[in-house]
Amino acid sequence: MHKTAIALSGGADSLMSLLLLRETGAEVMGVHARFLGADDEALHERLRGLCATLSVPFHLVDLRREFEELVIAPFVRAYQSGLTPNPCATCNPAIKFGLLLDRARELGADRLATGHYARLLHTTQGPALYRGLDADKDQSYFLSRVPRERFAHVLFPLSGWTKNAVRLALAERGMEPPAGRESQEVCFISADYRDFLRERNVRLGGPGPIALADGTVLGRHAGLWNHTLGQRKGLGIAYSEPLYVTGKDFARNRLLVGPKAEAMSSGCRTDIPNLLLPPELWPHEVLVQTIYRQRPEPAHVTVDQSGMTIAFPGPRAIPTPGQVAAVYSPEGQVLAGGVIQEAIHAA
Ligand SMILES: Nc1ncnc2c1ncn2[C@@H]1O[C@H](COP(=O)(O)OP(=O)(O)OP(=O)(O)O)[C@@H](O)[C@H]1O
Repeated sequence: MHKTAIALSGGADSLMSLLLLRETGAEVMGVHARFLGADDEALHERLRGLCATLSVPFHLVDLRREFEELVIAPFVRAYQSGLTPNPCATCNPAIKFGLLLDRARELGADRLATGHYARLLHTTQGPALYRGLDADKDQSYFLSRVPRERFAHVLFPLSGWTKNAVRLALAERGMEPPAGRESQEVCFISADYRDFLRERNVRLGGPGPIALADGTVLGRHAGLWNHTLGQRKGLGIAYSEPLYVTGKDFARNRLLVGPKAEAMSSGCRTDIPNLLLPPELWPHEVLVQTIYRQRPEPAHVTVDQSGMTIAFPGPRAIPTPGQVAAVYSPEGQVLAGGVIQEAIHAA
């Protein structure tokens, strides 16, 4: 029989996953990873108590050093080099389905379950990752960088659930999440990434000019890292038409802005993608999503030795370097995930 470790965050989704696994009679153990420096003894005690009540063994796994090294440090470095990073897409391959899965296996489990909203099919050709049933909560985008072979040891008990159904099912069982609150968008950022960077005294570029493509200076920015390609709000400039961030000129510390037509892109280039299905097996038509909570759109994707080239059939809002480009089949299967290196401006 399988021995399943359930990754418990303290939130509702992993709690529900634990209950579902218990209800199927599976042999289960709870694992909670410490990611952050700040100790949360009270949460650990609540998780321990919850597992004891359910007669499930509980293990606390200390991954603070690794999380700092593999998630937080690259996140900070990415901002320093002008990218807008996606830490969850880094954490999933390196930590949750990397080191945490390894630790769970060392503790005797043969697979790791998490409360992610995504679906895994175990086919004769290996595991296939699909979008979760709840379109609003689907987290497959963040999982697109996890190496395919890792999914052979993974289970998503909530694959057929909606968030609402989870809330109702927990209420019916009289259960409250041990952490007592909904989890934050990025677990180590309580409010704004800018505050996080400031609190850590990260050295970032200082103020500089905001300019149009022809060099006309329209105002000042407070540091290029505060801005994202394609951004419209928060520029603080009055102009005859809405202005968008069209580029960052690092050599001159200039934020380049322009009208909407200049903020359109015909595609992007990524780093070497994580392939969840070999490209020769991809369907003819694929869809690409370049940021979380975006409707994926058809695109032409080619994979070569150094990355993916994604060509949109028509101009689209500029993709953000540092974010993930996830390639999907029309049926919602995740085919690949690459980190966007540069946007290709529409001609
Ligand atoms: N500190 C942690 N230790 C162990 N597993 C974790 C931890 N944080 C998150 N996870 C796992 O990753 C899953 C997805 O985490 P995410 O932070 O995206 O929160 P979520 O989707 O709101 O889930 P939850 O409601 O369980 O917190 C969780 O359901 C849980 O299985």
